[in-house]
Amino acid sequence: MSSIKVGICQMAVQDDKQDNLDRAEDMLRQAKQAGCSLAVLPEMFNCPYTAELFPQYAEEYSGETTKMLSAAASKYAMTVVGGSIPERDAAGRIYNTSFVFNSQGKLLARHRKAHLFDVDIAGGTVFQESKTLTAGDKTTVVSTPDLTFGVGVCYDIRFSQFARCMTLQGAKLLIYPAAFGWTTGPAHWELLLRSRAVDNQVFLIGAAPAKNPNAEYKAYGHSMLIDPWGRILAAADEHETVITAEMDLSLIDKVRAELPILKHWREDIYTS
Ligand SMILES: NC(=O)CC(=O)C(=O)O
Repeated sequence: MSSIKVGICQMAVQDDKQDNLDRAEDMLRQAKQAGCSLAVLPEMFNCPYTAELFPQYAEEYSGETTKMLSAAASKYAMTVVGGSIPERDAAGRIYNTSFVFNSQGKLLARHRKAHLFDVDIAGGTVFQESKTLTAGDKTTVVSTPDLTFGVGVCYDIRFSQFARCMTLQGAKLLIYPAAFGWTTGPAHWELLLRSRAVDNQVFLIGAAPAKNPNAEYKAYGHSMLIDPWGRILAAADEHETVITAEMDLSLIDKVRAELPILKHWREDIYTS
């Protein structure tokens, strides 16, 4: 299939976990109603984006959140990229994990955020994910009958080699559930999304939470779908919404034939 409709669920994440799950389910329903065959939720969609709170909301697989995601994927016959949640493993470590379900509700993959967001920006965001989280250690590329796509979580988008690696594994779409804030969001969000799409000549989704004025960490919103030429096909502002757009996958081959940067790639000289 060369055309696929995707939905990005920009939900306003609250403190109440059950409310978040209900809201996410409803937004997946809206994406299905709009004709989407793939839908994406934002980073940490079942809990506030606060490092100290991740242990309180963490779940082992399979838990209440992943059960909801699996049930929604099969009920709506859609591929669901379940944003991310705090995932606890058997040893008690917690990861920032994106669970991906196919349209039968079967778990296809889990991506554990590989680059933890530990930053201290003067006059702006201070965040230490490593206080409570452990980093994942691999890239994640998933195939459905219609599409091969890669999944990264938020800060992973700042690492161009990470996106290139997923592209070389065949990803035609890169999906980043994310939660940029109001320090780096206005400065870097659109720039990074469009750059990763253009330098890999792929479609790219950035799925963000809506801004919740009551939250301690205020998300920037502005979820987007970008095409391989760097054009914005759909964009939200900071409010809660489901945005949708059609991806014509044949555009990838066209752009790569006209401007063959992947063929011109000189790995032989990129040594440090
Ligand atoms: N929240 C993140 O992981 C990343 C982010 O906000 C940024 O890179 O800026």
